[in-house]
Amino acid sequence: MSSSQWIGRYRVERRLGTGAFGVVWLAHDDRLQAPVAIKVMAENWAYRLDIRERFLSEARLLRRAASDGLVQVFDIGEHSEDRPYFVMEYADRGTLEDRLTAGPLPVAEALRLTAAATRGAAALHRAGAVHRDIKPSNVLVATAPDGGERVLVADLGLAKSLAQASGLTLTVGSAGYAAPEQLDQSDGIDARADVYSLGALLYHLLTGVVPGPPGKILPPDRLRPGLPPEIRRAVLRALESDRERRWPTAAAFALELERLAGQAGSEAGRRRRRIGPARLVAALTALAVVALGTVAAVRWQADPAPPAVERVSDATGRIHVDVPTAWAGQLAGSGWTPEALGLPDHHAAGLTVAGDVARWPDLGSGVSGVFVGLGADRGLVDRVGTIGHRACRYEGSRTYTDASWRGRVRTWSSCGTAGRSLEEIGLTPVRDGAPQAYVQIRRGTGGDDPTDRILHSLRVSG
Ligand SMILES: Nc1ncnc2c1ncn2[C@@H]1O[C@H](COP(=O)(O)OP(=O)(O)OP(=O)(O)O)[C@@H](O)[C@H]1O
Repeated sequence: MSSSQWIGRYRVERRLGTGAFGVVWLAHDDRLQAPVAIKVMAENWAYRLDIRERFLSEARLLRRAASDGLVQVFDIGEHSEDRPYFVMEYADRGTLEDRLTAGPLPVAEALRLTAAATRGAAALHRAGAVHRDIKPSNVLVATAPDGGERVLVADLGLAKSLAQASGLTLTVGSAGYAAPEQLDQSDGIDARADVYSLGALLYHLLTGVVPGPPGKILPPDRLRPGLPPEIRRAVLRALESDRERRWPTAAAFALELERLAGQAGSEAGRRRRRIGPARLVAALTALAVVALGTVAAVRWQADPAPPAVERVSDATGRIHVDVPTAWAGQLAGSGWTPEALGLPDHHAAGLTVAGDVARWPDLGSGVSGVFVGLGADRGLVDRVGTIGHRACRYEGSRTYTDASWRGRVRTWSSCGTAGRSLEEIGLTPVRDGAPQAYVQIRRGTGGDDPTDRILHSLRVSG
């Protein structure tokens, strides 16, 4: 579909995004003179009458439950080739997923946004429905008439759960967000599954990482030191594996969040302080270095004419990677702690190589180097994809593929020092059963870009 096309009486402007069931378009309602978002079901689903019906029942349900915290639905219809669509209000400020690319949020903001999403979920529950798929990309933000912002829950997992039940390969609820009872549907689910996902949302907004699997969740204050115990308790109660121990309803959780948001808001007024993602990475890398006990200062091959790269290995001999000789001053090779990314692994193979490893934890230090960490947990790449750096400028992402790895390189610049770049890379091995890898590269932006060569040289044995 091109921008000169129409869906019903709506003039299409551009694509806003693509989900599991179709494409969402930004369009214009010329009669009401207002922008709208239109979700059109993909062709490959439209022939399934049952899923099609669920797609439209989502629209009807949102209409029926109508609340300030839910995306408003204005119209439903059918486009060419019998493809159903529904017309919603346009959320002009993106999604909470967009907001997370910059890293964890200020506490008061995280509480306020989650409280508003929880109110939206509570309205659905009053209308007799469970959302089943609350996650940052399904929480939208729109400008309110007074210039403030409205938080809107969208995109229920109704059609998805039917597709999943009929054996299609869709999963409802994302890793870290789905309540345990959603994974084992024998007991049925109720509104408390959404309470779990809302707890996961708050955890993610506060720490910058998705919580670990149910029952193995690192307390949020470990990732965000200084988080008040009351907030930690509220988050962990929502994330209880046993739903009997969670907040009994979304409305009860919302009340507590609103109270905590009020407190945090007034405290923030007195003491403007933000724990940035830089600190998360500092903690992550500090753990890697401190866990070593000693940072081995190693000079490799003092050849008179050193090669442009040095091949370095970690202490277990599993990781081998080429790094530019100019960065290969010191090696800390005895591992890292994936727990710092909310993963269950306590210690895993890893190395940091840099001119001055002791200064590596400081993102603004201007030290060039490479960190490589392995993860036995399959969720490592997902976690790496959630890291953000609010103190830096996000420059975008690209895919990386070679014969051994598939991954995404996300780049930031200006982390306290001009002319520097920071790349966060999650790599999935092409070979089945091999561990995933997390690579961080920091370097100056001028001249040669060695990133692809470094990634290409990375080998993991065992
Ligand atoms: N009302 C809206 N206003 C603005 N943008 C929207 C709106 N609804 C959806 N979008 C954008 O379109 C994208 C796709 O939405 P959609 O609901 O189809 O899928 P999703 O939630 O991203 O993924 P999935 O359906 O696989 O869970 C969203 O991530 C969001 O960026």
